[in-house]
Amino acid sequence: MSALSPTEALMPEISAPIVLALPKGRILDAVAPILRAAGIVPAPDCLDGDSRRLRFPTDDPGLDVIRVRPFDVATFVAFGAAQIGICGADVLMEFDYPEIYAPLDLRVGGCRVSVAEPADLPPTDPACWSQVRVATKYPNVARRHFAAKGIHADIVHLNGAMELAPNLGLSRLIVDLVQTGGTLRANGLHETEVIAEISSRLIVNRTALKTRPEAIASLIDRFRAALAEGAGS
Ligand SMILES: Nc1ncnc2c1ncn2[C@@H]1O[C@H](COP(=O)(O)OP(=O)(O)OP(=O)(O)O)[C@@H](O)[C@H]1O
Ligand SMILES: O=P(O)(O)OC[C@H]1O[C@H](OP(=O)(O)OP(=O)(O)O)[C@H](O)[C@@H]1O
Repeated sequence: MSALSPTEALMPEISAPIVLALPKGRILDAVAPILRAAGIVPAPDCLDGDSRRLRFPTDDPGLDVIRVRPFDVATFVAFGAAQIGICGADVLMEFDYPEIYAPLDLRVGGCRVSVAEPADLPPTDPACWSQVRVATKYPNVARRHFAAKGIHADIVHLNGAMELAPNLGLSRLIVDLVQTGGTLRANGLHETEVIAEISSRLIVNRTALKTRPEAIASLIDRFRAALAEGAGS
């Protein structure tokens, strides 16, 4: 957590539009039908990957949308810059912000956070390890996972292409997202443990829930109704 605590962050005026933070990339595509079913209609270039705009009006003057990196959605919401957002449970696990409440599983973006290693490594018993080097985009998740087994994880923090690390001698293991397993197989790795099953969540800033209860509760209800109608599944 940085020096500025989310609870100290400036909350917008009550009359300002609610800001919904959406992750650009694959989740945005998966979430578009849910937004539609919830009656949220952002300006057309919001869903267009080529637009350089980051903040978009919607057909509701009380609701704007911002488009940010998937990993940053939780931070925008935790600090109250956005009051509501959508991100993967992997991101919530990594940051573990107490300011975030995650009321709805949107049932899209399904994958898992797993441990993987080179498929051709001779088997060893991790119970014998006191430490292990792990390349990951999820240092906190990885550290907690191995600490629970009494193993110190020596973290190599990467932002992508983790699958290269073991076979280039950067780490013994990786902790990364796996869906089909295709990326692991294509890089000579195999999955050894599933840390958590992942899907995308609707997230809300807890302070906003108290200061703007009607507006936030109504948005949550619209998402809930969209899911009940089968949107996204
Ligand atoms: N292979 C996958 N299958 C299903 N969901 C995935 C997969 N990879 C990632 N996700 C989900 O989608 C979210 C966003 O992942 P995505 O790959 O679009 O962005 P990113 O690589 O984290 O972002 P950036 O491009 O900014 O680094 C993840 O946090 C996770 O919840
Ligand atoms: O099991 P699979 O179906 O192969 O999916 C897993 C891959 O998907 C994600 O990468 P992504 O495609 O998002 O690329 P990035 O990490 O470069 O963003 C993840 O980091 C894995 O590399």
